[in-house]
Amino acid sequence: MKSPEAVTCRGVERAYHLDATDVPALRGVDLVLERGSFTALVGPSGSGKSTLLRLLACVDRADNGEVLIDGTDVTRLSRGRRVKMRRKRIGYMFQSPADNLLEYLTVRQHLELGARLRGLRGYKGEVTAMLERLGLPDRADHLPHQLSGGEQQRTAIGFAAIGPPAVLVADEPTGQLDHGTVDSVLAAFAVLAETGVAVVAATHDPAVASRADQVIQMRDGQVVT
Ligand SMILES: Nc1ncnc2c1ncn2[C@@H]1O[C@H](COP(=O)(O)OP(=O)(O)OP(=O)(O)O)[C@@H](O)[C@H]1O
Repeated sequence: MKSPEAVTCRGVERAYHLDATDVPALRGVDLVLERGSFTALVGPSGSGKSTLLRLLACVDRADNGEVLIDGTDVTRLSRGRRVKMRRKRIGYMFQSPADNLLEYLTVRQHLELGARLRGLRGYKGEVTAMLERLGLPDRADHLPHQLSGGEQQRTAIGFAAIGPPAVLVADEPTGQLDHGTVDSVLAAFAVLAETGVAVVAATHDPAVASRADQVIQMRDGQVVT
């Protein structure tokens, strides 16, 4: 049986090396993301949120400490195995809808591509179920430019979360949306979390934090709550 933790960080440190100086971005971060939970990562600009998300997404590696995803310490994996972990077990979405979607693929084609990249076979049922979950069946055959910003981000959530991955990592996912559409994106995160995915979103938006099961506050590269 799977443990309740999708992600565990212990003593995670990461510094950026600029010329002769080190900029410490993470200074001993401990946290747990449980399966089926939605976590908001908050804190002032420069507190280390994006750096932490990049480690969770396996696009960067910690200098020290452990980052366990599905029980595997990804800091000890070779580059090739980290890439595999990223493809199979991690979903990632950016702030800007334009960075998450391909302009020539419909909503359904995005979900099918996501399923193929994850190595799913016979994914038709899964794609239909994801369209339903995200409230997008009527938009299935539309291209990104025919969608609202909220619909575009929900498509991005579907692309990142079909499979499903262990963790869905989102950096300021509502940063470019107007208030009216933020709610539909937050509802989509909640629905996905119910399917067992650990969702984590860095945010400056109080509306996002208010809908989260867990709020992790960062300051100066450390977790303060
Ligand atoms: N590529 C880089 N090279 C050097 N320093 C960096 C780099 N990326 C981030 N930093 C520094 O690391 C620290 C943490 O930055 P990070 O981007 O993780 O913060 P953040 O909380 O995500 O900020 P924001 O809310 O503005 O996105 C900051 O001091 C930042 O200046």
